[in-house]
Amino acid sequence: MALLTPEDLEDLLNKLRQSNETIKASTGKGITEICEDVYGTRPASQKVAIVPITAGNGVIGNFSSSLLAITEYFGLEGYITEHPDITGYHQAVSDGADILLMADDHMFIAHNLKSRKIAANHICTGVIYSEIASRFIHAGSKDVLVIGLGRVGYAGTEHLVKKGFNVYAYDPNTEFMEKAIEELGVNAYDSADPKKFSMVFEATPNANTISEGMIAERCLVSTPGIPCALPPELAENGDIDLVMEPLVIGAAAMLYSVF
Ligand SMILES: NC(=O)C1=CN([C@@H]2O[C@H](COP(=O)(O)OP(=O)(O)OC[C@H]3O[C@@H](n4cnc5c(N)ncnc54)[C@H](O)[C@@H]3O)[C@@H](O)[C@H]2O)C=CC1
Ligand SMILES: NCCC[C@@H](N)C(=O)NCCCC[C@H](N)C(=O)O
Repeated sequence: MALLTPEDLEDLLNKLRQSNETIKASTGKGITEICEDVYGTRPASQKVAIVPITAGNGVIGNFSSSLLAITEYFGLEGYITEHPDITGYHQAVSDGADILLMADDHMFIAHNLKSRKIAANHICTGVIYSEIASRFIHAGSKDVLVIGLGRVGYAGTEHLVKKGFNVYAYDPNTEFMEKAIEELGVNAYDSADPKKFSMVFEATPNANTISEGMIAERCLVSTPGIPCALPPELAENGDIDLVMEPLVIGAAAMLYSVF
């Protein structure tokens, strides 16, 4: 799995504010309202402890401080434990923290110690970014193009299918394609088909995975994927709304899912 870099997390809250303006213009609601709609919850001054984890590739310089900024942005009381790993976990529980945020190289979780709810970042990211794509106010149909059926993409596809959208999906991994067709009933995206999409959810670790032939003139591309799925020549096109940022929207969905 592609890991975040400190560079990915630079200027985080400005990237979020830009994305949120696009989300409001494209869907009619901001990220907090959409999280409330999806999870039926609201913040209630929960105390959030962020526990740095040294396993694997170790601590990412500004990952914990980014999570602290996110918790505070959404009106919560957050802090980073003095020590990482088990010592930090022990401190957080002893301090009476309501929610723990911690990540190793494979899983990033939010765990509400009071309600016992737990959330995984890849699931919540898939759900919230596909939800955003599906709310495009200028969409002319319920057709959604999904690019990438990995951990994030499959979770988002499952969410879209449950909500009754017509999903057309593409992933070069034939096993993932067969699984999505058999288990979720998605349509295989056919590049030879002239159909163009006004709602696109992309979740791949590759750049420029979206080509002009896939998208309608006026469309919303909602992608947590790093790097950017849109080629620069398309991204400059004023009629394409792009929602893309490296951490905040997915982390917000995790918090709302465990309130
Ligand atoms: N912004 C955020 O908050 C988050 C971002 N991410 C990012 O989302 C991306 C996806 O993450 P995961 O689902 O965990 O990765 P993954 O490795 O589980 O899945 C990626 C999928 O994309 C497919 N793929 C690669 N190139 C493709 C192409 N050209 N067209 C269609 N499919 C293609 C692969 O076959 C694979 O199935 C990564 O870049 C990851 O860093 C992940 C979690 C949160
Ligand atoms: N965008 C959210 C998905 C993040 C994920 N792709 C990742 O980089 N995970 C590694 C996080 C490692 C954190 C580190 N253990 C720390 O605690 O600083």
